[in-house]
Amino acid sequence: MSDVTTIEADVPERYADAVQTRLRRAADEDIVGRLWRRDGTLWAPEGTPEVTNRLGWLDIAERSREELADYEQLRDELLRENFTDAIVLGMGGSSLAPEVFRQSFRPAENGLRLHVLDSTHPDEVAKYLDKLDLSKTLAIVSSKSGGTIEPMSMYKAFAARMPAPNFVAVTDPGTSLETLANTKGFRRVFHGDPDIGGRYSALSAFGLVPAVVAGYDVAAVLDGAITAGEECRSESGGNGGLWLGAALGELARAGRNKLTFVADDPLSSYGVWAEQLVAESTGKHGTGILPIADEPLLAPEAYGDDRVFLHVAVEGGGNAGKLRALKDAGHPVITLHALGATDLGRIFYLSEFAVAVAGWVLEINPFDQPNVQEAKDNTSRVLKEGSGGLEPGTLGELTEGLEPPAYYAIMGYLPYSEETEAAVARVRQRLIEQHKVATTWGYGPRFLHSTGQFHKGGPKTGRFLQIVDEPQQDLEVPDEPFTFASLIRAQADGDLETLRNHGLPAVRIDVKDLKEL
Ligand SMILES: O=P(O)(O)OC[C@H]1O[C@](O)(CO)[C@@H](O)[C@@H]1O
Repeated sequence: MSDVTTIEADVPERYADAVQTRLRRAADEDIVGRLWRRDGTLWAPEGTPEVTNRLGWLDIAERSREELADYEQLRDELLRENFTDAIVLGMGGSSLAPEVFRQSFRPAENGLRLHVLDSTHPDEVAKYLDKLDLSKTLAIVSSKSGGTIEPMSMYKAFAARMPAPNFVAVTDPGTSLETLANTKGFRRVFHGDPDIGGRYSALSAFGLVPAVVAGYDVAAVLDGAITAGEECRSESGGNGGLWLGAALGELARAGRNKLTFVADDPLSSYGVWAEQLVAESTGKHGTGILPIADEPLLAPEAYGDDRVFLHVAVEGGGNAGKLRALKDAGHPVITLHALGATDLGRIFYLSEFAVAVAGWVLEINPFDQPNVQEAKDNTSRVLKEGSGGLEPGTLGELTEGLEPPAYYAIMGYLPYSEETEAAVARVRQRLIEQHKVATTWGYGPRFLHSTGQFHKGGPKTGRFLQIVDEPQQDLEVPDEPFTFASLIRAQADGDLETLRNHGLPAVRIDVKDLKEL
């Protein structure tokens, strides 16, 4: 499955011509050669930070192969000691690939049950503290920078209940998390590659330590990524990553900038990982590609002309008929054929390469995230000083004159619940049917590390609905002046303020009012 026939393109002629012109330009400007030579001027002037030192992902799969035995040693040791569960405590690039592995692979007999916690909602944190047998649980504290408030808060809650040998850290060399791990006596520290940014770290220790501990077939995942890497060295035909990046970039330039994922089982969670890759990489300086994950899939006439559909197709997946109708109606549909969970390495790699190429097409640096810091700063300020009372706003502000290319973002600072999922799916379907707009849905604070960058840095076309609740319980964050309930509320307040500071319509409702929408 390594050749480009694994990607099928149904792109109307007017766009296909632009893609061909772009590919010719890529050949003339030696884009593939320069990418592999790590020439940062593809994206930004020489010397710009976060460019040339963000390209370690190009060959990380080969290097990760060398580390597998070490990760396996940890897994075997834990199994011998009768550990049963492992939980990743991390955000964004430090948690989303493990979450996709977890949802895509079947639980393995020779591994621990894997869980991923990427929330500061006290009910969500308490759920894992209560349901796991903590004496037999490994906590994988994952943070590239080692200083992100969410994983460090989660760590403190778990550390108050579990001994140090039940922890390992995954972090870049020399971070404060590494120092903490050594001081406290964590079982192990695994290093990430400092030349890889968070959202490109899936095939490094951040994605792989949890996957190996869970007993998944990581060697096959890496083989797929290595094959995709070979394909992406091709300077002419047959380079799927180059083609995909050129196509997504040109479609976005032509107004088709809502990249709608339709991923068949068992890869249906692909979108939660790809969302961060696409949104944080491209959503900046007023441009970008908005990833749309887990939206109800409707008939062609429901959609505006701002869509492109990316179908991750697994044989026997049930979406083919609906996608055929979309193609026939003239929507661009790109099909990425996949074999199943072990094919994730190839799919991750092609996606990463494509987004790097799309960055060149869109003339932005895909490796920085200039607007993420604002929401973090506002959160810190609210934690220290309070928010001074925020007006909720009125729902009419969000739907007035709502039509493409606008999009409607729903952001829930809530614990996961089937009921909320169903209610949000209903609201999304209605918005698409009534207004033809693209809709996104994300849990806070997870989406702050993903679509949050696009919200503030991308085109100013978003309408934002924030949903909050009163947690059923609160939970201390040991050694901190804030609790989990005050932290998540400060994150919600900080984000609402940041959106409004950008002049964007942002309204808050309580989860109880979701039924009324
Ligand atoms: O791994 P860290 O350093 O905790 O960061 C988590 C996430 O936060 C960001 O830095 C900003 O959202 C992401 O790029 C990253 O994946």
